[in-house]
Amino acid sequence: MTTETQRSAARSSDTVAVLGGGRIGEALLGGLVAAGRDAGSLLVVERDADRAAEVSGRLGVTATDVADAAGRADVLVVAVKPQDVQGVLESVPAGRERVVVSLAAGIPTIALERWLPTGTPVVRVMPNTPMLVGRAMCVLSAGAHADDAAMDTAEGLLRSVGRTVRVPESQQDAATALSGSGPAYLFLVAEAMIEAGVALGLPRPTATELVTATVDGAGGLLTGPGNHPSLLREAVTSPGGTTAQALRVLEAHGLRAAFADAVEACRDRSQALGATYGG
Ligand SMILES: NC(=O)C1=CN([C@@H]2O[C@H](COP(=O)(O)OP(=O)(O)OC[C@H]3O[C@@H](n4cnc5c(N)ncnc54)[C@H](O)[C@@H]3O)[C@@H](O)[C@H]2O)C=CC1
Ligand SMILES: O=C(O)[C@@H]1CCC=N1
Repeated sequence: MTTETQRSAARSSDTVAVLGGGRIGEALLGGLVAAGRDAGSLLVVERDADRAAEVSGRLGVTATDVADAAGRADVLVVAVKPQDVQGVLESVPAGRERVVVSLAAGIPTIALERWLPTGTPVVRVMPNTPMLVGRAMCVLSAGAHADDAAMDTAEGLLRSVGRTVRVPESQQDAATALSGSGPAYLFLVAEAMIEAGVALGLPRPTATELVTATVDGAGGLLTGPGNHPSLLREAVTSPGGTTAQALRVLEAHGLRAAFADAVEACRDRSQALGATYGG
């Protein structure tokens, strides 16, 4: 067995507990099950009993409480809303070596470490909702006690549900503004295009199908090897043709400036949220 295979084998035998069985928590657990991980090694801690039963019934994972999860898990994933994180982490008992992977927006590792037993390796992650279809972009940053092995563990998990990138924690707010919140910008663009098609007289189902297929196809081109958005846009834009007219109008309406301002506002909000936790 190669070293890499040994490392992967060790990771897939880890017991993983997800604290919070909401949208992101279930998406991660579902992705892990779909990637072939034994559901018996997956735990969910969800305070809403009906929701806990729903997630465990759907995925075959075990619903339990924080104390039990913390006692059994090699990896604890935090997937509750930011305002619920402190309460959950302060109930994690000391005494077991485990990596904590936080998916909570805006909460800096320095705060997570303060709420956890001293010395706990913490990895802060900004995921996004395409995790629901196994196509997440997860941006990872190491806390003060997270070594390469802890980062490998977190990355190994998250690769089951999409792509991963490591950045210094100082770049997390900017990353949130691009990939964390980014799906919402694209959904807004899709919505606007559908409404524009309806205004031109297309039946709504037709407009919706045309736009969703176009967004999906364009995404496939964009993630292809060696492709760049400028080149792809040029390839659609015939001299004197139709696309050039549409692009001229979008530029005249300040599309690029709108995106620059929006991304900056999002980054600022993420920074402000972090500052409330001492980041
Ligand atoms: N939705 C998104 O696009 C993104 C969300 N995130 C982060 O992911 C985290 C989860 O977000 P969602 O899944 O959208 O929220 P959600 O509200 O769908 O899920 C949170 C779940 O945690 C449960 N919960 C709350 N307190 C609990 C406790 N003390 N013990 C056990 N369970 C508890 C709730 O009952 C709920 O089911 C948040 O911190 C958010 O910042 C990060 C990036 C993107
Ligand atoms: O809007 C939010 O606060 C969260 C974080 C990134 C995406 N959704």
